[in-house]
Amino acid sequence: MEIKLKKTNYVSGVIEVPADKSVTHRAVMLSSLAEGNSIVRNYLPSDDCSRTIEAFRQMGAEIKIDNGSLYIKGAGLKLVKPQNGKYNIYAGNSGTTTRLLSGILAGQDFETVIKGDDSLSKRPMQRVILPLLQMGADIKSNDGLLPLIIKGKTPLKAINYESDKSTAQVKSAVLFAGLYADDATTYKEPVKSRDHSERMLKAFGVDVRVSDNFVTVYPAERLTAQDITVPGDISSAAFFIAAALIVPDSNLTIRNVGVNPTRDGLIEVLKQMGANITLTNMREISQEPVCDIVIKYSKLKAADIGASLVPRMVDEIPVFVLIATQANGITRISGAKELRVKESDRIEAVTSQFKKLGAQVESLEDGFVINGNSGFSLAGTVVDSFEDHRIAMVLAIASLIAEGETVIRDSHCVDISFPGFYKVLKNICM
Ligand SMILES: O=C(O)C1=C[C@@H](OP(=O)(O)O)[C@@H](O)[C@H](O)C1
Ligand SMILES: C=C(OP(=O)(O)O)C(=O)O
Repeated sequence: MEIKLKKTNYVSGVIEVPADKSVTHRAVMLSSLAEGNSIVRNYLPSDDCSRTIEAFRQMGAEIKIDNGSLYIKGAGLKLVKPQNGKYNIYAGNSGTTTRLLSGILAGQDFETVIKGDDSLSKRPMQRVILPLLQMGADIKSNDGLLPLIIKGKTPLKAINYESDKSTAQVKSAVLFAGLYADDATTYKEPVKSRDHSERMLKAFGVDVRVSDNFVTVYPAERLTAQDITVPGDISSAAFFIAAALIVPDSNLTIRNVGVNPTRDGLIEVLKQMGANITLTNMREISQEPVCDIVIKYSKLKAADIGASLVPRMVDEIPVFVLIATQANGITRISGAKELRVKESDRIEAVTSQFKKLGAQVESLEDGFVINGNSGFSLAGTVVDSFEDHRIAMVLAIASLIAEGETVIRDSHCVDISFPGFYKVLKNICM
């Protein structure tokens, strides 16, 4: 499927974005492992989250969907054993499903095979295999790629793991495996990655201790069912924050956005660049800080982004590059090599497609150099999403400042994280 989009005069309105993908995955997983009935309100009904829901249904959790909420009767920490020797789980396009689930499967008394789509089948899994092998699980892979064959063990061996990358997926896998370990498991990472797992494990009654970029989790006997409300996803809001900032005369409010301090790097750097962004109505919902965000068109100046900020805005970097094309001066982004192993090689995808639109963007091995110019308009043409949801969405936002028509190929993939994206976009374009 392709979509054709045109330049807009300005962006305006009051909107909400769908629920946080990271929080939804974790809420489904921990509710499925809990004893009793949990509710996950305002969950994200996207393709990736559906893969997690289906996986846990297969393994014995009862999950009902009613009026935007999930009603989950947990199967307990030990999931239901398969009737035919092993489970076959399809993780689709979802890295989070695959890697977090691996940690849980490491502690089960059965075998599971995880497969995924073409994109997921190219993404590195060694990062999660390595610590789980150390903990005693039996894991086979296709040379570090899917399919993964995971034979769990109980108890697992507690480890002290020091990761060379900041990745919440690996951290969460180790923490979840730690629930099944014989002692306290500690995980250390270079820069603190998103901490939704730590917050939610505590809510489910697990002893988790956090100090800077160290986390220790203690083995659990049971998890206690919870009533969770999922905030809006800042990674989805980022596309509309960008739209309001770069289209002249825009004024947009996005309600109910999660602004966890491990996820708010984009807002921090945009403020440094001179963005007129106000966070109002700050509150806490289910252990996560949430607010409304008001964004007005702003003349921006260039910025430098390095490895210490990247984990706090990793999924927002493609849309940040677009914003940087509209900021006066040269913006440099480094320490973002992880973007090469997402749903597409996002460094390559962003550079090649933005160049087609006339932007001055060069790729680095681990980032970008962007020569920005305030008010610089792009030129619409045919561009590719490479079936990567974040690339499709950033190209759609770019079309708002591109002369003529922008045609985005494989535009449907937005459903992976943001069902209804094009409808929200249409509603705010004046
Ligand atoms: O834990 C999570 O929910 C996620 C962690 C990040 O990946 P990494 O852990 O690979 O950095 C992020 O890119 C992904 O969209 C979701
Ligand atoms: C990288 C992403 O997700 P995942 O790793 O779960 O596929 C993303 O949503 O941008």
